[in-house]
Amino acid sequence: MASPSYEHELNVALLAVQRATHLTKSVFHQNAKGTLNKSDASPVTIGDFGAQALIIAALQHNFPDDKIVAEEEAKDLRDNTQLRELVWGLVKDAKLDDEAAERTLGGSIKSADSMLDLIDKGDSQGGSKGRIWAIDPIDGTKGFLRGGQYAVCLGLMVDGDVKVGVLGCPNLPVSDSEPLKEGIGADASDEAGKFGILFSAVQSAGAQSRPLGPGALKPASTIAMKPLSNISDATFCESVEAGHSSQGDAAAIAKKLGITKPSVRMDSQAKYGSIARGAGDLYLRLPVRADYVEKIWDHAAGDLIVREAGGQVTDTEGKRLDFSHGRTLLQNKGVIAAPRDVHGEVIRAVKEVLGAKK
Ligand SMILES: Nc1ncnc2c1ncn2[C@@H]1O[C@H](COP(=O)(O)O)[C@@H](OP(=O)(O)O)[C@H]1O
Ligand SMILES: [Mg+2]
Ligand SMILES: [Mg+2]
Ligand SMILES: [Mg+2]
Repeated sequence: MASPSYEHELNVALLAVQRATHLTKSVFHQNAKGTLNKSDASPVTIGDFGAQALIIAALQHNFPDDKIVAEEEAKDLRDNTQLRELVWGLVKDAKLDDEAAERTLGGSIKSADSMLDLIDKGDSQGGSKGRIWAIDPIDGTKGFLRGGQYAVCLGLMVDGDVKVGVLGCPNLPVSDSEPLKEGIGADASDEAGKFGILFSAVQSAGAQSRPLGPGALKPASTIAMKPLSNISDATFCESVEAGHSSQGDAAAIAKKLGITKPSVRMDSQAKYGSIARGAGDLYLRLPVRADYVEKIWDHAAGDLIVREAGGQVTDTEGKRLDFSHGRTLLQNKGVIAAPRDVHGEVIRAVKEVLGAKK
């Protein structure tokens, strides 16, 4: 049997992410973002809840038997009527400016109660069998609140392998050739008619980008990592949040590789999209705490997009990210993404620097 093309899955994923970015952008431009602190002290906003509801509604309409692993849960909204009404106010009006696209997504959500139930459909425990979608409705929530980069992220895994990945990055420049900028304050969405960028990949079919838009999908172009003949010429990106990735270890690794350019700090999986389109070269995510386990929704889409653009993505020991162990990357520590032919060299430097600390 021919391997599936995932054409319908990709189309639904692209439209669902595009619709969700309209909701997040509307929250981004309002002062009251309905921010709550979760039990791990990380923030969540009405944008995160709303985007998750919209994406799950589209997945349920098209693929009712698929499982979903999503970051957020509806409990805080069930307990807080005012917050629920704020989110519902956004969700009920969120739609793409194109009838065919809205039909594909199944149209609007019917009521506030069904919105809560949809949010809670993202509670699958994941695993190594069957079709499982991973959703991060807003990745880089801290960046989103700061006016920096963020991404709406959706990936489809089949038997633990990522087959389709989509990243909506409303605050990245539309042009693939624009150089990397620090994440803070970058806001392409304020330019008239610009909505940011939508990255996507299907396994064995390459990676693409297209401008985010208000309705039907815009035409896409193929993206590829930038050829890098000398590793010392590399630009690397890392988290803005020092609590998410060790900036000291990254600087030591860069020094070992002879890299002299300063790092570009940006929030979210916009880092994966940026190196996949050749706007930067390396992405280093170095554990700050031994006990932190990465979440699958923080990496599924970006991992595939970088690999399909000619890169390699592993953990700090050189192991591929393994999405088959539930909601977290239980078998991995940190992330190192680089063009395929220099990845080994980067891993050697990572091992030397991290090994010397033990
Ligand atoms: N101690 C830690 N180490 C690594 N990642 C962490 C972390 N604490 C939180 N995160 C994750 O870092 C993500 C943001 O990544 P980045 O630093 O690249 O912007 C967060 O996603 P959310 O913003 O979706 O919660 C969160 O899941
Ligand atoms: Mg979060
Ligand atoms: Mg995240
Ligand atoms: Mg998130």
